[in-house]
Amino acid sequence: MLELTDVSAGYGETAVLADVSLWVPPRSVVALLGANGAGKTTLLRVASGLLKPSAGRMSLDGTDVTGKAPHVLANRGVCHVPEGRGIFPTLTVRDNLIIQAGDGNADDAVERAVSAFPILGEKLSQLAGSLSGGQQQMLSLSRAYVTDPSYVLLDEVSMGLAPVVVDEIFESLATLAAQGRALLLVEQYVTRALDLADYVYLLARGRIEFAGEPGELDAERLMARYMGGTHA
Ligand SMILES: Nc1ncnc2c1ncn2[C@@H]1O[C@H](COP(=O)(O)OP(=O)(O)OP(=O)(O)O)[C@@H](O)[C@H]1O
Repeated sequence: MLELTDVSAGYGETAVLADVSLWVPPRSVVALLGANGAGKTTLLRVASGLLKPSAGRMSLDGTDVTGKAPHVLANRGVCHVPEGRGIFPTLTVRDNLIIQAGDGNADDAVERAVSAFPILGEKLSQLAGSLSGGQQQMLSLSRAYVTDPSYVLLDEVSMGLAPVVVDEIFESLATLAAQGRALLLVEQYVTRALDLADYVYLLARGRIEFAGEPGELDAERLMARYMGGTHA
């Protein structure tokens, strides 16, 4: 279980998250929804160790990991697929995959990524920046396949992509879930996220406003009130 308890966090004087408690059970899909600026990215940054909480605790499979550095959490099975892709555009696809693998085996990393996204196999020597937007997102998502994580934090991975590519991305999220990885999913495609999710949290102005199962939420009302997102 990835567990945040009474977490507050922000940037300097700016408080963003206030007393946020959230659970991601192993092998579950948890959707984290909320309007622009609600604090979703900030919460994922806390969960991956990129941002230290100003108050509260975080634990991973029963061990306190509050304030631990990103590489410590990564070694314990947390994989963050950040907003804006987090790839190196001036490096080749192969080199990006090798970097994603960290201390792991490079050939194995390439093999796993290519088996998840065959198109990347045809582009290994190309610069990542020369890929289409969808292919760049697949390269970014490869991180979740090459590192064998237990918990994958996904920040708007379908952002700005053509509908047919969004379908592919959601298929790959379903594959990750079927592999038994827990997903914490920040998504603008609310209905799709809810279709995949076991649990949903609604964040409003840095506080959890709703936590429960997707069936307990009225998606239309949710869209109207909080999202301004894409109903697809
Ligand atoms: N580096 C930063 N320094 C100062 N304030 C920040 C920083 N990053 C985000 N914020 C502020 O924190 C608040 C929450 O931002 P955050 O990106 O977590 O929200 P979000 O729910 O992910 O929104 P979006 O859907 O727009 O990405 C916003 O008011 C934002 O302006």
